[in-house]
Amino acid sequence: MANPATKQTKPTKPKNQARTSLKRKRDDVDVEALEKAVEDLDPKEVVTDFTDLPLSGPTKEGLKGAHFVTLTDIQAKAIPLALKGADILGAAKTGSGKTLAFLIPILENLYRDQCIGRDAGLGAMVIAPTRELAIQIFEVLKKVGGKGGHLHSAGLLIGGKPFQDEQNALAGMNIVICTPGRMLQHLSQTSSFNADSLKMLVLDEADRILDMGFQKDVDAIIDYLPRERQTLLFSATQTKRVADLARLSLQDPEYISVHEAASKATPTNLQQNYILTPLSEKLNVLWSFIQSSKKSKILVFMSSAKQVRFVYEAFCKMQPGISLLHIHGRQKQTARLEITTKFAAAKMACLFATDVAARGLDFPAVDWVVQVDCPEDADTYIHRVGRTARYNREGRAVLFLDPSEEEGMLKRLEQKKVPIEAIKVKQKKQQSITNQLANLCFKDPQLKYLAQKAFTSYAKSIYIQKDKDIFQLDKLGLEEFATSLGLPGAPRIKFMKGDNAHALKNTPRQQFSESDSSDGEVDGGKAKKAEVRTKYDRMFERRNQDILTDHYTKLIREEDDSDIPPNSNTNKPLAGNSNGEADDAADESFLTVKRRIPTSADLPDHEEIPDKRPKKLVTIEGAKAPILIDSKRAEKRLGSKKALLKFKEKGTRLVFDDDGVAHPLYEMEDEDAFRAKGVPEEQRKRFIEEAALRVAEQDVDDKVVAKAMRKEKREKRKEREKAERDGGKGAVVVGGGGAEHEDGGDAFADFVKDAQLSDVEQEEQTAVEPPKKRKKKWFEDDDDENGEDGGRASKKVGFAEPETLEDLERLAEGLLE
Ligand SMILES: Nc1ncnc2c1ncn2[C@@H]1O[C@H](COP(=O)(O)OP(=O)(O)OP(=O)(O)O)[C@@H](O)[C@H]1O
Repeated sequence: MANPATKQTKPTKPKNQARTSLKRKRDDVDVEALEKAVEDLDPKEVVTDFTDLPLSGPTKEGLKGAHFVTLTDIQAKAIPLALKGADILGAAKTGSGKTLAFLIPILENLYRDQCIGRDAGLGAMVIAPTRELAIQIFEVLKKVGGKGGHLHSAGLLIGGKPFQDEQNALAGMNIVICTPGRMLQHLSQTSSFNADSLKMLVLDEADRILDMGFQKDVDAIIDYLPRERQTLLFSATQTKRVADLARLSLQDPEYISVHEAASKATPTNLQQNYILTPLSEKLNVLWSFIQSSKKSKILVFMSSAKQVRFVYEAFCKMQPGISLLHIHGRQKQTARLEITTKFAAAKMACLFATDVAARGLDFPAVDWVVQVDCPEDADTYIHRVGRTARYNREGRAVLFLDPSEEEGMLKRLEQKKVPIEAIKVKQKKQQSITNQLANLCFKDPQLKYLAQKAFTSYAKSIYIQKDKDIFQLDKLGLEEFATSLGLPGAPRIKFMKGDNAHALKNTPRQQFSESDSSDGEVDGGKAKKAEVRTKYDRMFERRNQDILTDHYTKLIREEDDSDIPPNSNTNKPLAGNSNGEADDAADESFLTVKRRIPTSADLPDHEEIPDKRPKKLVTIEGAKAPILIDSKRAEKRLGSKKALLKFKEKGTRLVFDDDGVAHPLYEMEDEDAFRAKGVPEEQRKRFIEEAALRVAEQDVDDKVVAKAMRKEKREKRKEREKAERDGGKGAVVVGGGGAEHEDGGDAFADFVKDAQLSDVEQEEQTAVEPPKKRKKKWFEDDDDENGEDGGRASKKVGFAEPETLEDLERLAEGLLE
């Protein structure tokens, strides 16, 4: 589908006034002739080609340009009646051309009425349940009507664009294609817009639009429309309920069901099978299927947006070798449009979708429709599989059924004339991805969070199903299902008690799915306000945590459709979005997660879990206090002496006297003995003098040693220099620019030699100047005749030789400290 964004609200205006009036004159003649031809038309007569119908020149041109030549069954039966102004209930299989069956009569009837231009007002309104379908219909209208040269102005009202832009363009529109919510919003808020002159109302996917989900919107829209009008209803699963027809004030509608007598309700070229697989095996089977169908175009249906998001994210990480896409009602409109356009153009791709893509969408050449989650009813099944095998093409559909769903679902399908056969997956093609998913969820808290959400939303979707012959929550292996999603356990779900929950329990899923977020524009604002955000939601929104990256924030927020216009004023019974996607608001109000499996992000807020591990106290010799042992590992640690040291107190150093008696390192002298030695002050002075003397004596010794070492070093150097001067074969001459090798030789050999010589030199160096001795250099340098240590002279600062008694005192105190 092409992107209509640029044109959606722009009425097609005649460019040249003169040309228009000339055309009008020509059309006047044409119109009269057409009126007569339509009057004479016998709807029972079989027409095969479009050229056989009394159609205007522009329509004929448009059909020719789009290469539509022969009519399909539904077109052959519905178009003549609709041209004559009859109300129609049209039912025909998916992909059988219902769109043209109502678009051609719209163009023709408005043409004959000359409903052209601003003054003519709104002539026809087409309501579709999803934005994507409305866009698609608009594209066909442009292809046939616009290219053919019709002058009606047409617009698309689906939301996702500024409300005011639409308001400005609305006044001049003759045909609108819309979703219910947005249309109601304009009818109630755009003063310049009214539908008083409406001649034709069309509901595509009529049963869907008339079901509980859209009930309030549609009833409110009908209140704005004139009772005198032509109404056309189309669907592959048409409603015949009297109540529905009465709501629309249909006058003796013609019921056209071209395939009613057919043995199948689904296209003849569609091969349908089901695979019996426990819920916990579904993802394995899906992965295996995708692996063996990489060269195909596959559409995969699941029950909720959260399922779609999880499977898409997880499978993307696992790189299946086919391009993956995903679509659901909580994405932004631009993203949805981009995805449908991409999938339509792709030859090989796999699109994970909710029922937002189940109805009406005409993706070319889809090879497979896979239903991972059982559809809510046989009608939904029919629409889902109808995305393949369209207009005489072939297609295949596979439904995954849990053993608990098999009997009930097969019964329902049989009642609706859907032929389906069981098949089994080849054992050798089966792959298990459970461990891989567990690994991914373990490493990636975001994915784990999505898995938890997928789990809860799936459980909820089953719980609220009306058809309990098919959907029985207690028969599903939920623990195993959680494991299959990569979760270490099933998140506990609390089903809320109370009136609301009771009411919801028996509510059909449509009720959740009604306010198409595509149309959610009407009530979306309210739904958003009412949305309860849990502490986990807030936690995941925090931006200052490493794991909660922008990617994740994008992931959870981009899904929310933010195209919600201000001043929404229509009530919706429950927050939700199109086609079976209960949204977060419904999620939170209906179900709460009692226990979430903690991720690393959960830890700060997580409740304290009572520690039930056995504990005992062990007393260790030398330890300050008994030690608590609360694990086997801790107990084992006690066997290691090294580990035990940390529990023990530090030992005390002792010194032994000549008699072998131990004393502490610093022992207080007996006071009497101390006093007997003399006055303390004198003792101190005496001690300092003695210490200074010891240091001075030691210093003299050190100087003698140092002098001898320097002498030795000098002599060695002289010897070496002499040897170098004498020269010898193989000796190395070290020059400023590098080594010159007299004997030649290769670089590696030279390197080895150099290294050897360096070693010798180093040895000499070490022998002459042992590092230990260097400390003593403080006092040697004065005698350093050759100034060899000149570079270190600065280090002497602050270490002057003691000359006075005070110097000695200071030095002694320093030593004593
Ligand atoms: N007369 C025709 N000749 C050739 N192709 C046609 C004709 N009418 C419709 N088609 C093609 O058939 C395909 C299905 O048409 P359409 O989408 O109108 O089916 P539908 O009955 O509305 O399906 P669904 O029930 O799924 O909405 C489209 O690709 C359309 O272009």
